[in-house]
Amino acid sequence: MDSSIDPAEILAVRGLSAGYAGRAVVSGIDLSLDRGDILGLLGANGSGKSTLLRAITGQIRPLGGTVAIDGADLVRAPERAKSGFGLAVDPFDLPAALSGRQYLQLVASIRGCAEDDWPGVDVTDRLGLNRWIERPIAEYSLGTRAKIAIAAALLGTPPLLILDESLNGLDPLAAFEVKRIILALASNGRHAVIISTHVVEAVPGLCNRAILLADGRMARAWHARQLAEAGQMPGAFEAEVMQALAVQAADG
Ligand SMILES: Nc1ncnc2c1ncn2[C@@H]1O[C@H](COP(=O)(O)OP(=O)(O)OP(=O)(O)O)[C@@H](O)[C@H]1O
Repeated sequence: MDSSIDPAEILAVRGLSAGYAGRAVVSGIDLSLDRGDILGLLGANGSGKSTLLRAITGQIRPLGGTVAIDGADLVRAPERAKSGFGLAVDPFDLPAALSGRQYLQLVASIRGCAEDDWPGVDVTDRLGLNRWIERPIAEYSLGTRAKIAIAAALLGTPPLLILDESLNGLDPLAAFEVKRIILALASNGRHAVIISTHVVEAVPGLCNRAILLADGRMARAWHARQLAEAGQMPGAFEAEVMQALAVQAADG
Protein backbone atom coordinates (compact mmCIF):
# COMPACT_ATOMS: atom_id res chain seq x y z
CA MET A 1 0.00 0.00 0.00
CA ASP A 2 1.24 3.51 -0.85
CA SER A 3 2.53 5.13 2.37
CA SER A 4 0.74 8.38 1.43
CA ILE A 5 -2.64 6.60 1.64
CA ASP A 6 -4.73 7.33 4.70
CA PRO A 7 -5.66 3.89 6.16
CA ALA A 8 -8.99 5.31 7.31
CA GLU A 9 -9.87 6.21 3.73
CA ILE A 10 -11.78 3.49 1.89
CA LEU A 11 -12.64 5.39 -1.27
CA ALA A 12 -10.53 8.12 -2.85
CA VAL A 13 -11.93 9.72 -6.00
CA ARG A 14 -9.86 12.57 -7.43
CA GLY A 15 -10.82 14.74 -10.40
CA LEU A 16 -12.89 11.96 -11.91
CA SER A 17 -14.62 12.32 -15.23
CA ALA A 18 -16.41 9.43 -16.91
CA GLY A 19 -19.04 8.77 -19.54
CA TYR A 20 -19.71 6.91 -22.73
CA ALA A 21 -18.09 6.87 -26.19
CA GLY A 22 -15.56 9.47 -25.06
CA ARG A 23 -18.24 11.95 -23.91
CA ALA A 24 -18.11 12.91 -20.23
CA VAL A 25 -21.35 12.47 -18.30
CA VAL A 26 -19.83 13.14 -14.88
CA SER A 27 -16.83 15.40 -14.34
CA GLY A 28 -14.77 17.11 -11.67
CA ILE A 29 -15.76 14.59 -9.00
CA ASP A 30 -13.69 14.59 -5.79
CA LEU A 31 -14.87 12.28 -3.07
CA SER A 32 -13.26 10.72 -0.04
CA LEU A 33 -15.00 8.15 2.16
CA ASP A 34 -13.62 6.90 5.46
CA ARG A 35 -14.43 3.72 7.34
CA GLY A 36 -17.74 4.24 9.11
CA ASP A 37 -19.14 6.59 6.46
CA ILE A 38 -22.55 6.01 4.88
CA LEU A 39 -22.93 8.25 1.84
CA GLY A 40 -26.30 9.14 0.34
CA LEU A 41 -25.91 9.80 -3.40
CA LEU A 42 -28.72 12.01 -4.67
CA GLY A 43 -29.63 13.56 -7.99
CA ALA A 44 -32.39 13.88 -10.56
CA ASN A 45 -32.95 11.22 -13.22
CA GLY A 46 -30.02 11.32 -15.63
CA SER A 47 -27.80 13.40 -13.33
CA GLY A 48 -25.06 10.75 -13.47
CA LYS A 49 -25.39 8.71 -10.25
CA SER A 50 -25.18 5.29 -11.93
CA THR A 51 -22.43 6.53 -14.26
CA LEU A 52 -20.38 7.67 -11.27
CA LEU A 53 -20.89 4.29 -9.58
CA ARG A 54 -19.97 2.46 -12.81
CA ALA A 55 -16.71 4.44 -12.94
CA ILE A 56 -15.98 3.78 -9.26
CA THR A 57 -16.56 0.04 -9.77
CA GLY A 58 -14.53 -0.18 -12.98
CA GLN A 59 -17.46 -0.99 -15.26
CA ILE A 60 -16.50 2.00 -17.39
CA ARG A 61 -13.00 3.39 -17.70
CA PRO A 62 -12.49 6.94 -16.37
CA LEU A 63 -11.88 9.62 -19.00
CA GLY A 64 -9.79 11.45 -16.41
CA GLY A 65 -8.86 11.39 -12.74
CA THR A 66 -8.30 8.47 -10.39
CA VAL A 67 -10.22 6.05 -8.18
CA ALA A 68 -8.66 4.07 -5.34
CA ILE A 69 -10.53 1.56 -3.20
CA ASP A 70 -9.06 0.53 0.14
CA GLY A 71 -5.70 1.82 -1.06
CA ALA A 72 -5.71 0.07 -4.46
CA ASP A 73 -5.79 2.14 -7.65
CA LEU A 74 -8.57 0.95 -9.95
CA VAL A 75 -6.45 1.20 -13.12
CA ARG A 76 -3.06 0.10 -11.79
CA ALA A 77 -4.30 -2.64 -9.42
CA PRO A 78 -7.78 -3.52 -10.71
CA GLU A 79 -8.09 -6.94 -9.06
CA ARG A 80 -7.16 -5.65 -5.63
CA ALA A 81 -9.40 -2.59 -6.07
CA LYS A 82 -12.35 -4.70 -7.21
CA SER A 83 -11.99 -7.08 -4.26
CA GLY A 84 -12.57 -4.03 -2.05
CA PHE A 85 -16.24 -3.49 -2.83
CA GLY A 86 -19.51 -5.37 -3.07
CA LEU A 87 -21.98 -3.97 -5.58
CA ALA A 88 -25.65 -4.88 -5.64
CA VAL A 89 -26.21 -5.33 -9.37
CA ASP A 90 -29.27 -3.95 -11.15
CA PRO A 91 -32.13 -6.43 -10.50
CA PHE A 92 -32.66 -6.72 -14.27
CA ASP A 93 -29.00 -7.67 -14.83
CA LEU A 94 -29.19 -10.77 -12.61
CA PRO A 95 -28.76 -14.14 -14.40
CA ALA A 96 -32.42 -15.16 -14.72
CA ALA A 97 -31.74 -18.84 -15.39
CA LEU A 98 -29.87 -19.36 -12.09
CA SER A 99 -31.57 -19.99 -8.77
CA GLY A 100 -30.89 -17.51 -5.99
CA ARG A 101 -28.61 -20.04 -4.31
CA GLN A 102 -26.67 -20.68 -7.53
CA TYR A 103 -26.17 -16.93 -7.95
CA LEU A 104 -24.90 -16.59 -4.37
CA GLN A 105 -22.55 -19.55 -4.99
CA LEU A 106 -21.28 -17.91 -8.18
CA VAL A 107 -20.58 -14.57 -6.46
CA ALA A 108 -19.03 -16.34 -3.45
CA SER A 109 -16.68 -18.29 -5.74
CA ILE A 110 -15.59 -15.04 -7.44
CA ARG A 111 -15.07 -13.33 -4.08
CA GLY A 112 -13.31 -16.38 -2.62
CA CYS A 113 -15.66 -16.76 0.33
CA ALA A 114 -18.40 -19.11 1.55
CA GLU A 115 -21.91 -18.69 0.12
CA ASP A 116 -23.17 -17.65 3.55
CA ASP A 117 -20.22 -15.44 4.58
CA TRP A 118 -22.27 -12.47 5.77
CA PRO A 119 -21.64 -9.80 8.40
CA GLY A 120 -22.87 -11.71 11.46
CA VAL A 121 -26.43 -12.27 10.25
CA ASP A 122 -28.17 -14.80 8.01
CA VAL A 123 -29.08 -12.34 5.27
CA THR A 124 -31.36 -14.69 3.31
CA ASP A 125 -33.36 -15.31 6.49
CA ARG A 126 -33.45 -11.63 7.49
CA LEU A 127 -34.66 -10.59 4.01
CA GLY A 128 -37.29 -13.33 3.76
CA LEU A 129 -35.48 -15.00 0.84
CA ASN A 130 -35.53 -18.58 2.08
CA ARG A 131 -38.73 -19.60 0.28
CA TRP A 132 -37.31 -18.29 -3.02
CA ILE A 133 -33.70 -19.34 -2.77
CA GLU A 134 -34.00 -22.61 -4.77
CA ARG A 135 -36.25 -21.08 -7.46
CA PRO A 136 -34.96 -19.50 -10.70
CA ILE A 137 -34.42 -15.75 -10.51
CA ALA A 138 -36.66 -15.46 -13.61
CA GLU A 139 -39.61 -16.15 -11.28
CA TYR A 140 -38.69 -13.41 -8.78
CA SER A 141 -40.56 -10.14 -8.35
CA LEU A 142 -38.54 -6.91 -8.65
CA GLY A 143 -38.20 -6.59 -4.87
CA THR A 144 -37.09 -10.22 -4.49
CA ARG A 145 -34.47 -9.65 -7.20
CA ALA A 146 -33.25 -6.59 -5.31
CA LYS A 147 -32.98 -8.68 -2.13
CA ILE A 148 -30.79 -11.36 -3.75
CA ALA A 149 -28.62 -8.63 -5.33
CA ILE A 150 -28.08 -7.06 -1.88
CA ALA A 151 -27.42 -10.45 -0.27
CA ALA A 152 -24.76 -11.13 -2.92
CA ALA A 153 -23.18 -7.69 -2.48
CA LEU A 154 -22.76 -8.38 1.24
CA LEU A 155 -20.92 -11.70 0.69
CA GLY A 156 -17.47 -11.65 2.23
CA THR A 157 -18.35 -8.39 4.04
CA PRO A 158 -16.44 -6.12 1.62
CA PRO A 159 -14.82 -2.89 2.91
CA LEU A 160 -17.08 -0.81 0.62
CA LEU A 161 -20.72 -1.72 -0.01
CA ILE A 162 -22.43 -0.03 -2.96
CA LEU A 163 -26.20 -0.01 -3.42
CA ASP A 164 -27.46 1.71 -6.59
CA GLU A 165 -31.15 2.40 -5.96
CA SER A 166 -31.31 -1.09 -4.42
CA LEU A 167 -33.72 -0.03 -1.67
CA ASN A 168 -36.38 0.73 -4.29
CA GLY A 169 -39.13 -1.83 -4.34
CA LEU A 170 -38.15 -3.55 -1.09
CA ASP A 171 -41.04 -4.31 1.23
CA PRO A 172 -40.94 -2.32 4.51
CA LEU A 173 -39.55 -5.20 6.57
CA ALA A 174 -36.74 -5.93 4.10
CA ALA A 175 -35.92 -2.21 3.80
CA PHE A 176 -35.78 -2.00 7.60
CA GLU A 177 -33.49 -5.05 7.79
CA VAL A 178 -31.16 -3.73 5.07
CA LYS A 179 -30.89 -0.41 6.91
CA ARG A 180 -30.08 -2.26 10.16
CA ILE A 181 -27.37 -4.28 8.41
CA ILE A 182 -25.89 -1.12 6.84
CA LEU A 183 -25.86 0.76 10.15
CA ALA A 184 -24.24 -2.22 11.93
CA LEU A 185 -21.62 -2.52 9.17
CA ALA A 186 -20.68 1.14 9.35
CA SER A 187 -20.73 1.27 13.13
CA ASN A 188 -17.98 -1.33 13.46
CA GLY A 189 -15.65 1.26 11.93
CA ARG A 190 -14.21 -1.02 9.24
CA HIS A 191 -16.62 -0.48 6.37
CA ALA A 192 -18.21 2.27 4.32
CA VAL A 193 -21.43 2.29 2.31
CA ILE A 194 -22.70 4.24 -0.71
CA ILE A 195 -26.44 4.32 -1.30
CA SER A 196 -27.84 6.05 -4.36
CA THR A 197 -31.49 6.81 -3.82
CA HIS A 198 -34.42 9.02 -4.75
CA VAL A 199 -35.85 8.55 -1.25
CA VAL A 200 -34.47 11.87 -0.02
CA GLU A 201 -36.26 11.77 3.33
CA ALA A 202 -34.51 8.50 4.27
CA VAL A 203 -31.04 10.04 4.01
CA PRO A 204 -30.65 11.96 7.32
CA GLY A 205 -31.65 8.92 9.40
CA LEU A 206 -29.32 6.54 7.58
CA CYS A 207 -26.38 8.51 6.17
CA ASN A 208 -23.67 10.65 7.75
CA ARG A 209 -22.65 12.12 4.38
CA ALA A 210 -24.63 13.12 1.30
CA ILE A 211 -23.88 14.55 -2.12
CA LEU A 212 -26.19 15.89 -4.77
CA LEU A 213 -25.26 15.46 -8.42
CA ALA A 214 -26.66 17.84 -11.03
CA ASP A 215 -25.72 17.47 -14.70
CA GLY A 216 -22.82 15.22 -13.74
CA ARG A 217 -21.25 17.63 -11.28
CA MET A 218 -21.23 17.75 -7.51
CA ALA A 219 -23.82 20.45 -6.81
CA ARG A 220 -23.87 20.19 -3.02
CA ALA A 221 -22.42 18.12 -0.19
CA TRP A 222 -23.60 17.61 3.39
CA HIS A 223 -21.40 16.41 6.21
CA ALA A 224 -22.47 14.59 9.37
CA ARG A 225 -23.39 17.60 11.51
CA GLN A 226 -25.40 19.25 8.73
CA LEU A 227 -27.32 16.01 8.12
CA ALA A 228 -27.94 15.50 11.84
CA GLU A 229 -29.25 19.07 12.17
CA ALA A 230 -31.46 18.77 9.10
CA GLY A 231 -32.73 15.41 10.36
CA GLN A 232 -34.07 16.98 13.54
CA MET A 233 -36.73 18.96 11.69
CA PRO A 234 -39.20 16.99 9.53
CA GLY A 235 -38.86 18.01 5.89
CA ALA A 236 -35.79 20.21 6.43
CA PHE A 237 -33.35 18.03 4.46
CA GLU A 238 -35.80 17.59 1.58
CA ALA A 239 -36.24 21.37 1.47
CA GLU A 240 -32.46 21.86 1.28
CA VAL A 241 -32.18 19.33 -1.56
CA MET A 242 -35.05 20.93 -3.49
CA GLN A 243 -33.52 24.36 -3.01
CA ALA A 244 -30.14 23.13 -4.32
CA LEU A 245 -31.89 21.60 -7.33
CA ALA A 246 -33.77 24.84 -7.98
CA VAL A 247 -30.51 26.85 -7.84
CA GLN A 248 -28.93 24.43 -10.34
CA ALA A 249 -31.93 24.67 -12.67
CA ALA A 250 -31.82 28.50 -12.53
CA ASP A 251 -28.04 28.52 -13.20
CA GLY A 252 -28.33 25.97 -16.01
N1 LIG B 1 -24.77 3.03 -21.58
C1 LIG B 1 -24.93 4.32 -21.85
N2 LIG B 1 -24.56 4.83 -23.06
C2 LIG B 1 -24.71 6.17 -23.33
N3 LIG B 1 -25.23 7.05 -22.46
C3 LIG B 1 -25.63 6.59 -21.26
C4 LIG B 1 -25.50 5.21 -20.89
N4 LIG B 1 -25.97 5.07 -19.63
C5 LIG B 1 -26.37 6.29 -19.23
N5 LIG B 1 -26.17 7.20 -20.20
C6 LIG B 1 -26.47 8.64 -20.11
O1 LIG B 1 -25.74 9.18 -19.03
C7 LIG B 1 -26.54 10.18 -18.37
C8 LIG B 1 -26.59 9.87 -16.89
O2 LIG B 1 -27.25 8.64 -16.72
P1 LIG B 1 -27.20 7.84 -15.34
O3 LIG B 1 -27.88 6.53 -15.57
O4 LIG B 1 -25.82 7.85 -14.82
O5 LIG B 1 -28.10 8.79 -14.42
P2 LIG B 1 -28.78 8.51 -13.01
O6 LIG B 1 -28.54 9.73 -12.18
O7 LIG B 1 -28.32 7.21 -12.46
O8 LIG B 1 -30.30 8.45 -13.42
P3 LIG B 1 -31.59 7.72 -12.75
O9 LIG B 1 -31.92 8.45 -11.48
O10 LIG B 1 -32.64 7.91 -13.79
O11 LIG B 1 -31.23 6.27 -12.53
C9 LIG B 1 -27.90 10.18 -19.05
O12 LIG B 1 -27.95 11.25 -19.95
C10 LIG B 1 -27.94 8.86 -19.78
O13 LIG B 1 -28.69 8.94 -20.95
